[in-house]
Amino acid sequence: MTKKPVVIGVAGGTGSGKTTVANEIYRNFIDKSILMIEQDAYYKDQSHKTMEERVQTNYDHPLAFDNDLLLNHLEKLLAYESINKPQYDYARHTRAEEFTIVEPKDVIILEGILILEDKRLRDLMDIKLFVDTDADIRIIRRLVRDIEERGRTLDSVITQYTSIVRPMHLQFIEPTKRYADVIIPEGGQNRVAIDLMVTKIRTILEEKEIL
Ligand SMILES: Nc1ncnc2c1ncn2[C@@H]1O[C@H](COP(=O)(O)OP(=O)(O)O)[C@@H](O)[C@H]1O
Ligand SMILES: O=c1ccn([C@@H]2O[C@H](COP(=O)(O)O)[C@@H](O)[C@H]2O)c(=O)[nH]1
Repeated sequence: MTKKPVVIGVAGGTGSGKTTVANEIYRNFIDKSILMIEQDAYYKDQSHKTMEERVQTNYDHPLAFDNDLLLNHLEKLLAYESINKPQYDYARHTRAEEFTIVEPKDVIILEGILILEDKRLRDLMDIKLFVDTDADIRIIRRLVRDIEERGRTLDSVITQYTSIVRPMHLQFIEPTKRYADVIIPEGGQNRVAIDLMVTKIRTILEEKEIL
């Protein structure tokens, strides 16, 4: 059997706990070969746009992402080739000049709001997870995070959430739950779900004769 990495997709709405879940899974494999790819790193480059234009962008629509590049990078990693992963700057709403060199590993965690929306990405995943957290909790988490870490003001978070994030979530993100193999309530605090996932990933690695 040809050796091929295991791909775990972690989807869910903004603030649902995707990153926390992905980090928890990652932590359990730190001794093994594992890497993380954030779909956010593949937001389209907007360096040619003014700041005013960038602020108007709908970042919660499938077309905001360069999924062609993401797909190309995943295919390289699946062939055990390294990639130059883009870096995204949330405060400037565009790609940074620098790239991160990512070496191939046996387990790939792909995390992002719309990773289950694109069939080409879904078809590469061995396990598809959807982190399901109530909208009121998600907006509270996002408010705190975007102000502390992503350079936004209270006003801009509220305006963006009500005019774009919420409607896009209902139109594009929530419906992708149907593609998930497992729905994880409450994200990273859900120890049972994390342990089950880690066990399942180990089983797949054994089946693929990677472990
Ligand atoms: N179960 C939890 N309880 C409390 N805070 C949490 C929990 N899960 C995540 N957070 C916090 O909420 C914020 C968003 O979580 P994160 O995992 O980044 O979500 P996502 O990647 O889905 O946007 C972070 O600041 C994180 O520390
Ligand atoms: O320039 C940007 C790019 C993205 N966003 C918002 O980020 C979230 C996705 O990140 P999570 O970590 O899953 O919350 C998405 O809802 C975008 O609205 C942004 O505000 N600015």
